Amino acid sequence: MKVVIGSDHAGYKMKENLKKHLKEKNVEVVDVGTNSEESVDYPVFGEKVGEEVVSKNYDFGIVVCGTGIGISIAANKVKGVRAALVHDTLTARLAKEHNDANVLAIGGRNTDFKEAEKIVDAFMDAEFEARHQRRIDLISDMEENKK
Ligand SMILES: O=C(CO)[C@H](O)[C@H](O)[C@H](O)COP(=O)(O)O
Repeated sequence: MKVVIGSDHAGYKMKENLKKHLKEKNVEVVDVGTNSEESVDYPVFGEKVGEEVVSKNYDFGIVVCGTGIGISIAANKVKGVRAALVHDTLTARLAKEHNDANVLAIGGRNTDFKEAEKIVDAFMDAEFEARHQRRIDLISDMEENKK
């Protein structure tokens, strides 16, 4: 499995912890930054992760900012991205099973490291349920029909 991960300064520590967790599980991780807690702008990293995910070179992406809100909004502006902001393992599992989310968004300031690890594990262990494909297609149609 291959994952691309990015964060702003508020998500930096969480990103570093999740990288460690994923590597321990033998998941290949590519980090698009940021590389410190120096203040940066989350849209830059949400877009980077989104672009990498739609390039199809990754199984999914992870984005982290303070709350996960801003960076998930930014990632969702990239055509083909379905970013899900997740605070618990149930939602993580359903984000894959029902929404076929391809980017997982986590809040670095409101989620503890252990819970975030469980969230990522639940997402990776889940599988998309084909009965939801019609709804995913409707979302894709919205993107295609944008003026
Ligand atoms: O944009 C956000 C909220 O969705 C992120 O949490 C940012 O990380 C946050 O706004 C950064 O805040 P800071 O006060 O500039 O560190």
